[in-house]
Amino acid sequence: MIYVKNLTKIFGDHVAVNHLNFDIQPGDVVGFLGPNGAGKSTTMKMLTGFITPDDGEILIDDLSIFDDPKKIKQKIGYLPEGAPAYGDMTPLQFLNFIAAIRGLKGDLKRQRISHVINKIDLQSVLDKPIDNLSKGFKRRVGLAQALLHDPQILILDEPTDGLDPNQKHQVRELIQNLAKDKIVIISTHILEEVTALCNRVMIIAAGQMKFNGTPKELIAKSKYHNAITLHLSYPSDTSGFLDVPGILEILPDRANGKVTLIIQPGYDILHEVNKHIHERKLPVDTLFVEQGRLDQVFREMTQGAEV
Ligand SMILES: Nc1ncnc2c1ncn2[C@@H]1O[C@H](COP(=O)(O)OP(=O)(O)OP(=O)(O)O)[C@@H](O)[C@H]1O
Repeated sequence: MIYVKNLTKIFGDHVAVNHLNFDIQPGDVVGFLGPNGAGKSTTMKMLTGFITPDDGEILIDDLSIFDDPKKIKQKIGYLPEGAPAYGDMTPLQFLNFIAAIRGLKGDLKRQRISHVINKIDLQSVLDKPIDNLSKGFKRRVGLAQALLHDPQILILDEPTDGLDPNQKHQVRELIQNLAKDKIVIISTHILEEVTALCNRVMIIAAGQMKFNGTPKELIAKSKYHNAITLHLSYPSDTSGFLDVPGILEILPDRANGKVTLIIQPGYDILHEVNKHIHERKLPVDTLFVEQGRLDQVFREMTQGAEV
């Protein structure tokens, strides 16, 4: 379990991470979201012992990052932003080097190296210098080293950044197929990745926690949650919908011939909407109820917090 209290990091006079509090249980796959500069990478670097907090506490399985950094590092696999260091090494040399640092030896070392090479599909680039690899392959080498010692906790800073769509899919599958008792923390700018992979979401902006809950709870905060979107076969006057109790707003999307009805929370008015469509003979050819829009709820939670 990860327990974080009042975690703070200050660079000069800039508070990059501002009194964050959260805990993460085994089995949690956490999507860590926030705009550029929100403090995600800084938080991840503190969790991995890469940089030291200025204030606060981090406990991992009851070990303190201040008192037991070495034991904590053994529990964690970390994929930092960007490309792996030691670009003059080949992926095979790099994985051997990391395996030795991680204390892997003999058969176990060979097995683990071969396992991650297969899992991450690195066979075709094993003998090329990392510096000469494409961005996607550099990312994959980074991911391979994070998985090498089969850690209980994986901290992945934008794991799918720079990967092509097939590789993105493969990395997501890999994360989904990890042992169910591991902790995985993924920072990402791809909101769909959160609904596809995570059972928890944390959103930070300007170093502060804005949301900590399930993807379902997050999407329920969208003003589009339970909104009804209609497609009209030709333009028509839809202003009469405002007479239906529970409809707060009508948002036309003229380019696509769609109209979205924003519903007051707690109202269930699909029946009333259908009735209104028939009474007014509106040319509606499709109608669906929206779950919510993550991009809109993310914008609302983070806007005004730019650094
Ligand atoms: N070593 C450093 N020295 C000074 N300022 C830093 C340092 N590292 C990060 N910062 C600043 O701290 C803030 C948080 O940066 P951080 O990299 O954690 O954001 P992020 O949420 O990961 O952003 P992105 O999505 O762009 O990767 C930024 O304003 C950044 O410029």
